[in-house]
Amino acid sequence: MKIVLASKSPRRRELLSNLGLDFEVIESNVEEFSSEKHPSRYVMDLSFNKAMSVAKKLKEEAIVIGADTIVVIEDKVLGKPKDRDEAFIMLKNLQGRVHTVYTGITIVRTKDFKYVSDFEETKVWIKKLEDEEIFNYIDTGEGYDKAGAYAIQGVGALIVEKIEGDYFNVVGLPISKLFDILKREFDVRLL
Ligand SMILES: Cc1cn([C@H]2C[C@H](O)[C@@H](COP(=O)(O)OP(=O)(O)OP(=O)(O)O)O2)c(=O)[nH]c1=O
Repeated sequence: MKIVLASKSPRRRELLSNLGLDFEVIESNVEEFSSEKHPSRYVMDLSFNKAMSVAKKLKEEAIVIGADTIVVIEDKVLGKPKDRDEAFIMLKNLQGRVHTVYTGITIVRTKDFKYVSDFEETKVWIKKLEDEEIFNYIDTGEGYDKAGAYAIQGVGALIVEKIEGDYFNVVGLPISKLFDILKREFDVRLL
């Protein structure tokens, strides 16, 4: 069965590639908007929009995977920072505290448009940081296209104290959950 990743995120590509999986990438280009207020429903909704928009364009039979990641701290949703100032505000807010990373995934089968949406949440504790450390971290540049303005898989590893839950969920794709859904709901086996 052909597998399509509806994502422009290089991290998601890499995570799937690491599984030795043969797949194609087709960007969705949907607007990232949802009226859902609850974080888990919000990320599932956006992952649905991404996966479904690509699934509708495909002629051949395929399984399409879409995902969306956000960072939530005390009911405040953090997406990707627009600029240096916003990155600073985000990291200043995250330092010395715990937050939750939500990733929603939706899998669509083009044959009958059967779909399943689910989500994973991981708690991340960021260390107490001096303002200078925050600015130096921002200057690495790696946080700009990441929810919450940090990348746990990069230099951001230095500012993370500990996590509780799936590491890969923080990077952008809860691959273990994805494996379970593909097997249980679509009879697609990665092992
Ligand atoms: C918190 C965190 C997020 N991220 C990334 C995962 C996501 O790619 C990104 C959040 O943006 P998303 O909107 O989830 O994804 P995207 O725009 O990069 O790609 P697409 O919509 O085409 O699938 O932040 C990290 O890489 N490391 C981290 O530690």
